Amino acid sequence: MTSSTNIVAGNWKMNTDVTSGVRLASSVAAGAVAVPGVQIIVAPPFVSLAAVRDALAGSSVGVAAQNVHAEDSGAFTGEIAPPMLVGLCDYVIIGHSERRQFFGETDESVGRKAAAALQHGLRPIVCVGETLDERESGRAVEVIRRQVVAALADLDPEAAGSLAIAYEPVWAIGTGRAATPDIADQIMGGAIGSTIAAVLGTDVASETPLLYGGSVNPANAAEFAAVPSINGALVGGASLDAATFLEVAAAFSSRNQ
Ligand SMILES: O=C[C@H](O)COP(=O)(O)O
Repeated sequence: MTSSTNIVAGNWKMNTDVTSGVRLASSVAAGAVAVPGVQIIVAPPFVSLAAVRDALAGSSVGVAAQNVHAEDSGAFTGEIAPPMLVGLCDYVIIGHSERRQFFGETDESVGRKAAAALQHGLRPIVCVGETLDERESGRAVEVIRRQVVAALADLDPEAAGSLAIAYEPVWAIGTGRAATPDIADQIMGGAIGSTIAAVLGTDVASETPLLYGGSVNPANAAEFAAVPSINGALVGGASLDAATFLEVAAAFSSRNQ
């Protein structure tokens, strides 16, 4: 059994300023009315969260932050605490591979961040994914299981129903080389689903939306949407143009209808 929630989230990464972000969000909101059955989310940089939230008021499009700190406050220069995000966004991306690769995030810190976000009513979109070396050496499933176990380790099981997990193989991000639907299904329907079930139970596993990320675009989105274990997409480059992003979202629109 898989989640019936379809989510297509656009991770703008370190792109857009406040003005262009509001313009992009407004265009997404205008088009989202024609894409039923999908929770569309945009994840702008921190500095644009308030303006994007305001631009999206009254629309169905959700807002996500791209990161959060695990502590509520303190001497952590440059960081953003979970309570600061409350009211600005509903979702937060946690453990993106770029955070793991360039900013020293670990399995353990990802788990603490996910738990902290949930404690404040923010819905974590936790990213996991193996590197090319890990895949080619046959360790992909082992790495994904380890990352998922760590991400779930500190979660309040009662709140865990608000979680989503994005499988983003590092070798597919920004490379134009998406995973095949078979590879994504093997990891998402297999390793991720069974690990959530083992840690949090089958009910949570069946309710947790699983998103695929890595070079998703309008040309390949339908192939991923056709896989029952894939409940949506976490889109990078293709989310920076509203029409392109909405085409990806539309591919998931007809599922469960
Ligand atoms: O968060 C999004 C992912 O990193 C995917 O990025 P991409 O669609 O540009 O490959």
